[in-house]
Amino acid sequence: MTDDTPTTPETTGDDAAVARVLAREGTRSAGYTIFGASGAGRADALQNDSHYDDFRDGDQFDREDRAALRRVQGLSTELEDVTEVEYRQLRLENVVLIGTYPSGTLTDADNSLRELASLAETAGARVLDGLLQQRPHPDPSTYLGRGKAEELRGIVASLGADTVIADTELAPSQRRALEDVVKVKVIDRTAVILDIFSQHAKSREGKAQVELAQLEYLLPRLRGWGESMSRQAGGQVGGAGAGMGSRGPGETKIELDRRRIHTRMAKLRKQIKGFLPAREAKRANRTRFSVPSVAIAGYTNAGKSSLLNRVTKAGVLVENALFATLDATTRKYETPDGRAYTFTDTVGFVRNLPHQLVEAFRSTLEEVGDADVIVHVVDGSHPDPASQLATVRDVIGEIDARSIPEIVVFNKSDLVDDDQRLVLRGLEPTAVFASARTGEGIDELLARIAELIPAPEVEMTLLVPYHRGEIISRLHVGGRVLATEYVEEGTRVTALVHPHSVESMREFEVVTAR
Ligand SMILES: Nc1nc2c(ncn2[C@@H]2O[C@H](COP(=O)(O)OP(=O)(O)OP(=O)(O)O)[C@@H](O)[C@H]2O)c(=O)[nH]1
Ligand SMILES: [Mg+2]
Repeated sequence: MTDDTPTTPETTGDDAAVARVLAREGTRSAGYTIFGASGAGRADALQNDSHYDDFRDGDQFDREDRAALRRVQGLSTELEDVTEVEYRQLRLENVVLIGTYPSGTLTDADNSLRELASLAETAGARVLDGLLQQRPHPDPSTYLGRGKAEELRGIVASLGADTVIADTELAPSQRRALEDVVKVKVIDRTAVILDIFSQHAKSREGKAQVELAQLEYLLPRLRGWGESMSRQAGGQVGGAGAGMGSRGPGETKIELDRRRIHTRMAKLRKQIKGFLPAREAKRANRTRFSVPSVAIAGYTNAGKSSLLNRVTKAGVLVENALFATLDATTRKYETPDGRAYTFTDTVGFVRNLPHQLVEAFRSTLEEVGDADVIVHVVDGSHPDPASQLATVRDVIGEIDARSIPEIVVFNKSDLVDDDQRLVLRGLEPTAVFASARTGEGIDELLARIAELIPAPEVEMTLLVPYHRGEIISRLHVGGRVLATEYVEEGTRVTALVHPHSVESMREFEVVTAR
């Protein structure tokens, strides 16, 4: 369903190109354009994926599913209009990005806008241009200053863009005011991230969480949404709201929608609570079996899934897109000396994560918070790895996981030159340089993991009745079996057991030596 035909601005004809260049003239002094007029430079924050095909083994077909439209389920048709129009329209649109920055922070704003471009592309939009305005604070009423907003309108018109995305979370009133000036739809970074999450969520829990986050975001914006909606829905405005003293077109509908949204949100919250016991049981199970766990955490697009695939052939979807992974995938693996552990791929982090989505991250965060070792993957080829490190560490700190041993991996080292290596070394002297693509550093990473995961070290001799075969399996998986003997009462085993599962094995312990 996706229109993949690469249409660059040049194809829109010479007139448009001229108009565009002229329109741009004015912005030079005022603003700062990131993406080249040719379209060639746009959002090349994402690199080409083509050599990576050998790591795909079927999950890539998800992608087509994702590109298809996704409905918010269980809502009335009316309401589907509201949410769908807004979120669906985001895709396949021609967008112009805007941002503001206080003086001295241009590089940061530049990186952030590039990231927004990647986000927009991931959501399915085509980025035509990006503009930054320097000002101490965003304008409280129109985000960009009034004059710049007017200029933006000219740029948008000359490019034929239909959407503007602001690199921030706009107040509902700001969004409306700016929309009134530029005359095309205005959305913000939060809406884009929510859109990506709603396209990518796969598990039932993930879907419910993302839908809840969307509705939370939507609720205070409903009035404005209604307005742009009626424009898009093609002329519900007018007729109904004509009478004097009437509440205006769409207003009643909005009230109705508001109530429906509340009801739906309550239902979703209940549903999400319902997932908790299953998740906890899974966790308890893992602790009981004492299999040490390693969580791969890191900024989005750092190459977490690629690393998991490289190590375990897990076949997790790898995509040159942000938030390709939204559900944790766990695979078993073994240290070189044969100790089993689990390897879990998690959702990537991003700066300015919409607060509505923090809940949606919770299960992934638990995964990280419970781990015995955190493999913190950083894209070594990224222009600002330090801030990626900091963003992820903040989150790790928030979930009290700072005491968990962490191995920092600078991935994509195939793209990192010697100078950059020195810089990275300076940031993190003990980091492992690795490449999921070439395999560099993978053995070193695995050796580090083996050093850090807790070893089974308590020697116990147990007598396990024959009908309790699962205990023997547990010893094989989580511990190290040294000797086995079959006697009349059951299996007599001598094994090394993890310190934290000694208690659960007590009942089988052979206390007195025979
Ligand atoms: N050159 C190079 N590219 C890599 C390497 N590892 C991953 N990539 C590319 O980086 C992109 C992101 O990889 P993923 O494994 O999907 O990243 P992720 O961290 O799981 O991303 P999300 O799940 O979206 O948060 C893909 O285009 C990969 O092909 C590497 O070692 N070298
Ligand atoms: Mg991933």
